[in-house]
Amino acid sequence: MSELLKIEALGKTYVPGKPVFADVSFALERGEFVCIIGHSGCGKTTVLNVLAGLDTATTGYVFMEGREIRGPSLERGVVFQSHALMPWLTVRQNIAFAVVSRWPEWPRAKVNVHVEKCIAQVGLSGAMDKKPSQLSGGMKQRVGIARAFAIQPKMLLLDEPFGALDALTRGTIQDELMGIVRDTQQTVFMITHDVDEAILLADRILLMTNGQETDDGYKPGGIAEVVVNPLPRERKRATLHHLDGYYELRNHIVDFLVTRAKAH
Ligand SMILES: Nc1ncnc2c1ncn2[C@@H]1O[C@H](COP(=O)(O)OP(=O)(O)OP(=O)(O)O)[C@@H](O)[C@H]1O
Repeated sequence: MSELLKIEALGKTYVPGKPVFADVSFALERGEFVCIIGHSGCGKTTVLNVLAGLDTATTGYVFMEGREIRGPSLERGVVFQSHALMPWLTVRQNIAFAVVSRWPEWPRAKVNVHVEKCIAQVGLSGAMDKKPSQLSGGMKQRVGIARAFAIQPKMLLLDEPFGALDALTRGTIQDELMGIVRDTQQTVFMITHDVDEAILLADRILLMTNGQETDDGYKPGGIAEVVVNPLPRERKRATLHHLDGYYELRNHIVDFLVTRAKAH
């Protein structure tokens, strides 16, 4: 594996003297799936938005393949919790829009073939000509995922993409996402609140603390620990809890969230 993304001493401050987080440094290898977990408000979305080029950090740098990220790029596909589809376009048109932006020189027929393949990958061929308002939350989220994959980004950034879904739909889409990620060896950075989701999907899990007042004064949030997932890579959702090491890993992350992530 080789390094795709490098984050160095990233910090974000809104209130002077009280950075939300500081000194956040980590790297992502090509083909790696990294999840970040932490309580609400610790700054996960801010970190993701900086990686996407949609926000700027107060301090520090982000490099992708050695070049500093200074704005959004089709090299990075982003999926938000609220699917951010264009409501006046059909599923096919939403995805075609992204594909044409990525490859403006492609003839119409080539765009169509690619769009249809991406829609089939997330099981939505039957809904290709529907508008977002005619789709369920889970279907809309699938369109968002298909659109992000359709531009073949070097990296996928996912901000709680399954947060609003019921457990059953969530499981199905997690399986689909994992299948596509494995097939395409995609590099992924994902925010989640769900410990099992992180254990299922991630090669490494970043544990992030909230900024907090301590006896020694204010301490900014940051990455407290990087947990390497020791479970076999070919794991499945249904049998995850039977794997050796699953409970130790789960307890470790839950303990972090309960006792170390945030002042109470
Ligand atoms: N424009 C802003 N002005 C002031 N404070 C902000 C602004 N945007 C975010 N914040 C603060 O920065 C902190 C980090 O926000 P962020 O959305 O990154 O957290 P998060 O960890 O993703 O939370 P959640 O899990 O709830 O989405 C929060 O405490 C938030 O109140």
